[in-house]
Amino acid sequence: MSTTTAPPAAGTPAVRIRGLNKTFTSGSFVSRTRLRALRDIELEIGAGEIVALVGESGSGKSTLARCIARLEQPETGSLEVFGENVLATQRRGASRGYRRCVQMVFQDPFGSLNPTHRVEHVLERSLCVHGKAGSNVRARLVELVESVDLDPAVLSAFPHELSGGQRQRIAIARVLAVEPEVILADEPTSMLDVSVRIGVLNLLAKLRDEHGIAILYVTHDLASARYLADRTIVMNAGSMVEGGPSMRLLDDPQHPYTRLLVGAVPDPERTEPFDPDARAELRREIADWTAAPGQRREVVDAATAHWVLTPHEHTSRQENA
Ligand SMILES: Nc1ncnc2c1ncn2[C@@H]1O[C@H](COP(=O)(O)OP(=O)(O)OP(=O)(O)O)[C@@H](O)[C@H]1O
Repeated sequence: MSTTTAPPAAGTPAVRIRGLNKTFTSGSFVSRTRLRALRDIELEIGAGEIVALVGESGSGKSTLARCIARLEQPETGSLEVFGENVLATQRRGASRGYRRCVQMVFQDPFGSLNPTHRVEHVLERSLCVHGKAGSNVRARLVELVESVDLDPAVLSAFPHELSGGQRQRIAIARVLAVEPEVILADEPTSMLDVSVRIGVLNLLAKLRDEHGIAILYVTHDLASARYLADRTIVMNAGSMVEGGPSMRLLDDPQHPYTRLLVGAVPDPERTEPFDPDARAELRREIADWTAAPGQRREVVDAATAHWVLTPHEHTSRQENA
């Protein structure tokens, strides 16, 4: 990250989080409620790696992305970006260097672009704010739209003249204008037609492959996580319950919550529908696992670093069996 004085050592993860917790408090003084949105989060994202965060609505995915973007302040834990513990070194909020380095792509490509400005203005502003305009702004604008596979003619268009897919590409081009090293993509395709989603996913893969950008991909969609992400992490009720290489984890889910999510994905090869009784049984199992004391990450497969959060009781039962 450009805010640090010395370059990070080779192999330093782009993002490393340890023991991060976030609680929201709402209601009045007399009826205050507290919600633990993130519990003991541990996460690493390597440079040039895509990590998908999957889970049902309310599991804490966006809150985690927002904590990394420094839009939310966690109570405890450390957040290192390229080795710099930014919660300690930038206590009052993210520096300009941090905001350049870590960029967010939001779900809504309609709301994220100012409708009164042409695309060229939107992109040029990003370049100027972060001092990236250079001597030939026009050439840089053309390069940017071409890098997201759009025709330079879109530069003179207003956002409402573009399709949803084109707008999301412009939102990504705006992020690229500042040359980020980490992108937090919060459900970037969920508001797009199915037919254009794959193009945006391929674009994210291209950013990883060609620019070495680390990407946290937040999604409900297990199929897209499997398609795009090197690793997938499953979140339930604020906790990370399972993680590993996407294909392996989704082919061999261990935690009952992951099994529930995988079982709910429509599968043309599965002749039987997902049995409601089996689903209810999994929900009971999830409640048992979650309530049991002594949760710890158990390695499922050391070669692929597939792990599952397992209650101590469960591990001992298996070992004694
Ligand atoms: N600003 C806030 N104030 C109070 N509670 C909040 C706030 N932001 C999020 N929450 C709560 O924190 C929990 C996690 O929310 P979050 O948006 O991170 O989940 P999510 O997994 O991203 O869900 P979705 O997929 O629907 O976006 C939810 O119960 C949510 O209601």
